[in-house]
Amino acid sequence: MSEQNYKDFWDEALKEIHQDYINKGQENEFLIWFNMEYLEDNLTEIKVGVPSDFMWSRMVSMGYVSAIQSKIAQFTGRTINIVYTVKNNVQSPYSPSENKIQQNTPAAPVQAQEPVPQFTTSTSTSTSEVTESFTPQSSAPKQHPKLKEDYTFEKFVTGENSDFAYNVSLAVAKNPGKAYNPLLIYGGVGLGKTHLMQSIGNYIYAQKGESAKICYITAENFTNEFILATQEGPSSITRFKNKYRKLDVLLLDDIHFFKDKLGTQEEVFYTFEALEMMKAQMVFTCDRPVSELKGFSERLKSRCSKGMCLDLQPPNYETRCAIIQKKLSNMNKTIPQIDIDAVSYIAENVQTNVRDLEACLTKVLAFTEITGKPITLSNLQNLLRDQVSQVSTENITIDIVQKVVADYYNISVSDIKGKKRNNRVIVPRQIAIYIARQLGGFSYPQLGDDFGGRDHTTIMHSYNQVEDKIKTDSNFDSHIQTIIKLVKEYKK
Ligand SMILES: Nc1ncnc2c1ncn2[C@@H]1O[C@H](COP(=O)(O)OP(=O)(O)OP(=O)(O)O)[C@@H](O)[C@H]1O
Repeated sequence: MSEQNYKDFWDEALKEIHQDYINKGQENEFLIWFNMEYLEDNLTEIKVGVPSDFMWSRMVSMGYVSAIQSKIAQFTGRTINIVYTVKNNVQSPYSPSENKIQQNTPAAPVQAQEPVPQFTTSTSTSTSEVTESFTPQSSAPKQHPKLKEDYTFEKFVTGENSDFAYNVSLAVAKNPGKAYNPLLIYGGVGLGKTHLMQSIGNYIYAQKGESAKICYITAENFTNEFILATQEGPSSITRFKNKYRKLDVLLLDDIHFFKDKLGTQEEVFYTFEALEMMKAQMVFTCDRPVSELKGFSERLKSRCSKGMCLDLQPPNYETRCAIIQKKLSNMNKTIPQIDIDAVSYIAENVQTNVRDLEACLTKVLAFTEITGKPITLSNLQNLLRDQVSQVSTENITIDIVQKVVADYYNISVSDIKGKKRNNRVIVPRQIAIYIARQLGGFSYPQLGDDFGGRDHTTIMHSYNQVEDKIKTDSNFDSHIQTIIKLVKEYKK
C-alpha cells in the first residue's frame, strides 16, 4: 500500500465533518472521535492509525468510521474499507491536544494507562476490517451468529426496577416453551429490553447449541423480509413461512414497528399460532404496554399479551452506580479522577436510560485515555454537557417550569395555572407541580399560590399522582426525564 489515491478525499471528508461538528457546537466530540492518522491506501482500503483498540472499537460502533466512509463514497462513488493500526502519537490535523479540547484541567500527573481490553487485534501492529475489529480473542464458546455475546444474564445488572423482569427471563431461558409463553418485555428506550431478550437466546444456545433453532430478528427486518418474499412469489413465501414457523425460539424485537402494517401483522399472527402449536418459545419486546399499541389488530394484541408481560423501569441511582461499576469491571478499567467520584457524578446526572449512561462512560474513558489526565469536576461537566445540565437547580423558578411544560404539551401557561379541568391540561399541570417541587424544592403552599391559588392539599395530591405514575409507567417516566432536562437547559 503506497499510492495515496484517497488522501485528498480523506482530507476533504474530515474537513466537512469537522465543520458539521463545529456548527453543532460539538467540536470536542469531533476531536476525540476522529483522532485518526491517514497512513496509506490502495484501491479498496484506507489504513489509519488510531490511539488504541478501545478507541477504534468505539469509533466503529458509534458510527464515526462509517460517517467518513459515506462522505468518501459521496465523493468517489465507491465504498472504501477503512482498516486501522494502533499507533502512538497519532498525527492528525485534528488530534486532540490540551488547547484544542476545551477543558479546565489543572496540571496533574500523567496517569498510567489502563490496560486495553482483549481484542483479536490488540497489538500495535494490528490491522483489521471495520466489520471484524471487535472480535473477542479467547477461545470463547461458540456464539450464536445473530446474538450479541455481551447480552448475557451475567452482564445484566439488576435493581428494584428490573429484578422481576430478570428472574422471569431467566426462568424462561431455563425452561423454554414452558414457563411463560409468549414473554413480552416492554419499557422506554435503552432500558435493557434487547439485552434481556438476547440473554435468553444466548442462555438457550449455550445449553443446547445448534440443536436449538433460535432466531433473533427485529420487527423491521421481519417486515422487510416478508415484503420481499411476497414480491418474489409463492416459493419465497413458502421459504419465509418455513423459516419462521419451524423454530424453537423466536426473539422478535421492537414489535411496535408493526403499527399499521396489517399484512405483516397477519403473518406474525399465523407464525405465532404455528409456534404455539409446537410449544416454541416466543419473546417480544415493545416500547409500551400492549394495551397502548395503536394500529394493531385486536387478535394480535391479545396473543402478544397472553403470556407474561414485563415492565422494565429506568434504574434508580444505586442501580445506575452498579451498572457503571459493572461496565468498568467488564472492561477491566477504572476512571482516574481527582476530587470527584466520577461514577456517582455520572449516575446522579444521567437519569434517562442505560444507553445514555454507557455513552457518558465511553466519553469519559476516551478523554482520560487520550489526554492521559485524570478526570476533574470541571472537565466532567464539560464532557457531559449534553447530558448534564450546566444550570444549577438553584436558578430554577416555578415560572420556568410552567413555561417549559406548557411548551412541551403545546398549551399555554395560563392553562397550566388556570381552572380548566380537561385532561389536556390536568396532566401537564400535575407534571409542572411535580417538577417544580422536585427541582426547586418549593413548598406545597408556595406552589399552591403560583398555580392559580390552589389549596396545598390539591398540590400535594397532584404531586403524589405523578410520583405514583412514574413508578408504574416507564413511558411516562421517560417524558418526565425529558422535561426535567429541558427545564435544566432552559435559558431565558
Ligand atoms: N441492567 C443493565 N445492566 C447492564 N447493561 C444494561 C442494563 N440495561 C441496559 N443495559 C445496556 O444498555 C444498552 C441498551 O440496552 P438495550 O439495547 O437492551 O435497550 P432497549 O431497551 O432494547 O432499547 P431500545 O428500545 O432503544 O431498543 C445495552 O448496551 C445494554 O447492554
